[in-house]
Amino acid sequence: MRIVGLTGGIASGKSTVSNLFKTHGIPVVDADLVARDVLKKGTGGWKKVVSAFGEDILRPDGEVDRPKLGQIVFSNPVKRQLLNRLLAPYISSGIFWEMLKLWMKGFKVIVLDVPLLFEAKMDKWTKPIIVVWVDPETQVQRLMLRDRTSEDDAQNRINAQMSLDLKRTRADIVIDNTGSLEDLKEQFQNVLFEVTKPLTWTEFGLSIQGAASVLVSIIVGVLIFRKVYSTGSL
Ligand SMILES: CC(C)(COP(=O)(O)OP(=O)(O)OC[C@H]1O[C@@H](n2cnc3c(N)ncnc32)[C@H](O)[C@@H]1O)[C@@H](O)C(=O)NCCC(=O)NCCS
Ligand SMILES: Nc1ncnc2c1ncn2[C@@H]1O[C@H](COP(=O)(O)OP(=O)(O)OP(=O)(O)O)[C@@H](O)[C@H]1O
Repeated sequence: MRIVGLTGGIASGKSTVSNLFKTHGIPVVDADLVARDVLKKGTGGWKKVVSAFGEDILRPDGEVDRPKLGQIVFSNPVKRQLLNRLLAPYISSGIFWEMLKLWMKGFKVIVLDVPLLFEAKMDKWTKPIIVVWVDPETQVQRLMLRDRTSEDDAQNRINAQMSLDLKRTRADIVIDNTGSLEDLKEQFQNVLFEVTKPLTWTEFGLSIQGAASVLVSIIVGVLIFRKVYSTGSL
């Protein structure tokens, strides 16, 4: 199985690129969705976070008040690291289960959309790594527009992540999403071509089809060995 890493900065356009993958039949594991699940009321992640940050971060219905927790952690690196540390094991295992389900369904190429792919050192699981880059001014503008936040708040969120310029140096493929959606779709055609190239032997070995081939080869090998052995001993 080929596990493609998709990352970038906040509001650089990862979800927009993810949607293009999905419309071309390539499934995407979205780390933001997994992170939402592991913070739902009553889960292990929720309990850890409530005991570390206090009940003040809860809404009246007991769910975490996400904008409130966001305000706390995006303006305080120590608290952000604490939240990351508490949730990281739940997020990693959530991503693992999502990948396993796709593996069992027989998908040969899947995409992991993980904003903190490098920061969380998940990049070692993925190849190729795609970084969706955007110029700094466009990034702030798109973030403010999408989340209806102030410039200060948007800048705090951007500063909470590794810089996009550093991320692009660690990419196998860079998508420059500073232009229009049409520009993005045009670049995406080349990306799709790269990502859907035939699997390498290692990637094939990691797919369910590869595992099935190994199993069948072992069974055939054992049957031949037994046949030869029983014929030889007659
Ligand atoms: C702080 C929280 C509650 C704010 O929730 P909110 O709904 O406002 O934002 P949302 O989850 O949609 O995230 C939006 C974007 O913020 C960025 N972001 C989220 N968490 C972090 C973080 N810990 N550090 C840096 N950037 C982050 C990502 O680019 C993400 O795509 C939430 O982001 C959270 O639980 N973060 C910790 C979990 C995490 O690390 N998520 C990223 C998945 S790898
Ligand atoms: N090429 C583009 N032209 C104009 N707007 C765009 C373009 N690409 C993305 N956008 C818009 O910019 C915003 C951010 O894009 P998107 O949500 O895909 O980013 P993201 O990287 O997934 O963000 P996050 O890290 O918060 O999950 C969205 O409102 C999206 O519609």
